[in-house]
Amino acid sequence: MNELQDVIGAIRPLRQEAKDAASVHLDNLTKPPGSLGKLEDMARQLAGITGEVMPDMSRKAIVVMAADHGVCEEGVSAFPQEVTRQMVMNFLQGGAAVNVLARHAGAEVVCVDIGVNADLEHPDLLSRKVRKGTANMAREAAMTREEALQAIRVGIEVADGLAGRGVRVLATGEMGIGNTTASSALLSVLGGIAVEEAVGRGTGIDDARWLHKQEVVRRAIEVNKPDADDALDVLAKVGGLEIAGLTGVILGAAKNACPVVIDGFISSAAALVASRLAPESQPYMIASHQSHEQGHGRMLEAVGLGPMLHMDMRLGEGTGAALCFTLMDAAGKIMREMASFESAGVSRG
Ligand SMILES: O=C(O)c1ccc[n+]([C@@H]2O[C@H](COP(=O)([O-])O)[C@@H](O)[C@H]2O)c1
Ligand SMILES: Cc1cc2nc[nH]c2cc1C
Repeated sequence: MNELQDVIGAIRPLRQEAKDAASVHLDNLTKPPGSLGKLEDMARQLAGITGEVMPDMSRKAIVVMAADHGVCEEGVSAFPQEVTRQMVMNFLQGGAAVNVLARHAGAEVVCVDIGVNADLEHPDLLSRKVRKGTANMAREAAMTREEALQAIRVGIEVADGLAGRGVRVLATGEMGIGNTTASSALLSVLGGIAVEEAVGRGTGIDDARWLHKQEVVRRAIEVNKPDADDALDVLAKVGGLEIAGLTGVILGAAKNACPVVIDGFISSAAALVASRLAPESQPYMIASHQSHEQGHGRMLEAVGLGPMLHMDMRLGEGTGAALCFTLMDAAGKIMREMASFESAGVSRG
């Protein structure tokens, strides 16, 4: 626990003077004050995070954490478990949606095997397997507290490594058949939200399977009795290895004063855990979009975040975060390229 406490202790509050300087700059640009809405909010937040009014955001990475879920044996997903492994190979070949959207946004994709239930090898894969998938949380704890901590540590190390080689913005992405079940359980317990509101349709299950998935989540909570006041306990008992890894990525980003763009429902479950372990990490987060998954709105509310985009996407992988990167670049260009009232000779109101 000491190591995690050290990381949490190293997270600094945002720099108010840089935020104020960004506000002054924005209000001098040729537009009614505040009229660029969330682009202005983002520019201010980025200044507060980095301490610079016009930070260099050119190097960006999406960390895609992949893991399997024992709860799949309960029949909670529309797809078979082997899709996790197959999609990891797709990421590594550059053919998945996140690869396309990351290329579009000028970002790199870093793929991490933190718990896939298969032996995977590829020169570009970060092999950091904590265990081969979680146990079935409907019967027993998904993992031990020590395994959850180990997975968080993996995420912190990945964030440290990227920041160390000059990456300035991080984003979360994931792949794991069954992981909307774990994320829903986390939301229900940590957010105090009824199971029927927290559980959605994931990859696209029908009504009967959706009702069954709710029962599975209820059983997982009943069997494990997670302590809602102990986020690590909840994460270990009803979470997932990729969710724990992403919790570490978020805490690591905050420690390195890097903004971290949060993708969809599962990434937001990691953000919820991170915000409970370290409330000081929350100001470093940017919610890219609100996924179509039921419960994502409540999840973002529980973290205290508002989404940049509503695109009806529900893919995960980091796809929404990749789109948000393009808005971040747009905010940077506004700060750098817009004329001021003075330089353009435009009258103020
Ligand atoms: O990001 C989201 O909001 C999202 C919503 C629904 C599904 N997913 C993706 O679909 C997979 C989990 O769905 P499921 O039905 O197997 O739990 C996992 O690989 C996620 O990346 C992602
Ligand atoms: C094909 C497929 C791709 C995905 N990417 C993220 N989750 C996914 C789930 C499926 C089923």
